[in-house]
Amino acid sequence: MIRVGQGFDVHQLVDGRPLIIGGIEIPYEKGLLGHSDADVLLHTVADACLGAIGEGDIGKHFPDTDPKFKDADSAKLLTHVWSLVKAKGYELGNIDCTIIAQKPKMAPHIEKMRERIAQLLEADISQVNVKATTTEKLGFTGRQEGIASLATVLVQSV
Ligand SMILES: Nc1ccn([C@@H]2O[C@H](COP(=O)(O)O)[C@@H](O)[C@H]2O)c(=O)n1
Ligand SMILES: C[C@@]1(CO)OP(=O)(O)OP(=O)(O)OC[C@H]1O
Repeated sequence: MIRVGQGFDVHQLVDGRPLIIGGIEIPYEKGLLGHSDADVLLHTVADACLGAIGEGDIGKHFPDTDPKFKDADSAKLLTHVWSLVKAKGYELGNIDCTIIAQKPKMAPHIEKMRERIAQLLEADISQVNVKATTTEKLGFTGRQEGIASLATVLVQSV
C-alpha cells in the first residue's frame, strides 16, 4: 500500500531569534517566531507525514498551549511523528519540499537540510528533495515578514 500526505506551514520572521530551517541553523539577522524552535520546514514535513497516515496535524500531537513544547527541538517532534509512521508499517518512498522565502538564500544550505531530513526519516538522501523559491518580492514572504514551506510525502508499506 502507498499513501501520500501534504504539509504547509508559515512562521513570522522576527529579530532576536535563531533561524532554524530543515534541522539546521542558518546564519541570518532574523529568525522564526513560534512556541517551539519554529522550524517551518520540519513542521511541514511532520504535517505531511501525519497526513499520509491519517493522524491529523502537529497542533493535535504537540499543542502550542502545552509548556512542554516551549522552545521544543522540532527534530524531536519529527522523530516522534516518524515513530507513528513506522508503527503503522510504513517507510519513506520520497518527500519533496519547497521553502518560500525572499531571503536568505537557501541554496548553500539545501544539502545539509536533505541530509538531516533523510536521517530523521531513516531514509537515503536520494529520497529527499528540498528546493526554495522567492515570491518575487510579492506578499508576506516577499516583504520578508515570514517564511512558508510546502511538502508532499509518499510512504509505502514495508
Ligand atoms: N530563499 C531562496 C529563494 C530562492 N533560491 C534559489 O534561487 C532560485 C531562483 O529563485 P526565484 O524565486 O527567483 O525563482 C531558486 O530556484 C532557488 O534555487 C534560494 O536559494 N533561496
Ligand atoms: C510546534 C508547535 C508546538 O510547540 O508550536 P509552534 O512552534 O508555534 O509551531 P506551529 O507550526 O504554529 O504549530 C505546531 C505547534 O503546536
